[in-house]
Amino acid sequence: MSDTRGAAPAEPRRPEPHSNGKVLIMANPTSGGYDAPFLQDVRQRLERQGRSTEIRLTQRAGEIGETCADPALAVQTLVVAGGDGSINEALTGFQDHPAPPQLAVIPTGTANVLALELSLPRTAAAVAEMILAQKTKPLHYGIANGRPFALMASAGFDAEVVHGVPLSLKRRFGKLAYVVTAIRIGLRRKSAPLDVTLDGEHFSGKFAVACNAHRYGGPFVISPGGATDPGLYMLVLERDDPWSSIRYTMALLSGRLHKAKGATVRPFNVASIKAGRTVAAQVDGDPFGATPLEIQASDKTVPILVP
Ligand SMILES: Nc1ncnc2c1ncn2[C@@H]1O[C@H](COP(=O)(O)OP(=O)(O)OP(=O)(O)O)[C@@H](O)[C@H]1O
Repeated sequence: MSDTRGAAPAEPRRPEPHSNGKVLIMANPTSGGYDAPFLQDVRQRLERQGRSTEIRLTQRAGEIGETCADPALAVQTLVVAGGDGSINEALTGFQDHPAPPQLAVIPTGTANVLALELSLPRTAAAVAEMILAQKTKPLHYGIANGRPFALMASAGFDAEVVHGVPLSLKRRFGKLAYVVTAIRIGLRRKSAPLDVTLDGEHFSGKFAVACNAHRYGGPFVISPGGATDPGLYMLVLERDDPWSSIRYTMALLSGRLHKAKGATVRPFNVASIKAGRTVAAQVDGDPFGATPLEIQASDKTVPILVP
């Protein structure tokens, strides 16, 4: 796959972020792989190198976003210890921060797709080393109905599964909970045709996903553009009947979904996903209302620490 997208939009001028060396680790203790001793290990390693480090556990959803939006947040590095939903919260908050700090991620979620995308480290020593080394890349992101997404925004079957998966099942069985819910919903659902508009050109299908990252649902590549590349791609699947869904799932698992019959992948600047009736939507693996979706790339980026 070749990357045919245009150059990044110009960054608006913003105040300089803090260079005070402070590290704030915002941890979601309800995320799938939360590990308190691991975080303490990272904190001790950073403090031994003179980096003042605080670990703050969230009490509820929304707290990471509120902290990241607070103009009084005066840290050099904001570390999200959580999954893709928690990272999404940080991006959402950073949109309103005049000088957002660097973002770092300790992947303790269920799927951790952004961590796979960026090959983020998994040991405490390597995480601390990454934070100390200060190597960043610009994390580009998309905006769907005003909400940022680092991975994808979609409408159709996958969003119905994201809306339908019980939290208790997800906590107990992790990714398997999505498979069980997909089978349960897939057997009784009635799909709706989607009208997908990409820079004025119309496509019809049953499932559409706007991709900011290469990967989807795990290590499976569906788009030519990565999260640290500018621009977005849309994947549209023509059908979503049970047989086609099995065929597309097999293609996804073998990394050939973009080449499957009835699959279209296109770069775009501005897109909309509409339907004759409301169709469930999701961003970065969390429920996000329903269609219509208006989607475009953000003109901002967030510096994200990479190994
Ligand atoms: N203390 C908390 N209690 C309940 N929900 C929380 C709390 N802190 C964060 N959340 C919310 O939980 C949602 C899911 O969390 P997160 O993404 O960290 O983990 P996950 O669901 O295990 O992983 P993934 O998103 O990779 O599937 C996030 O959207 C976040 O808003």
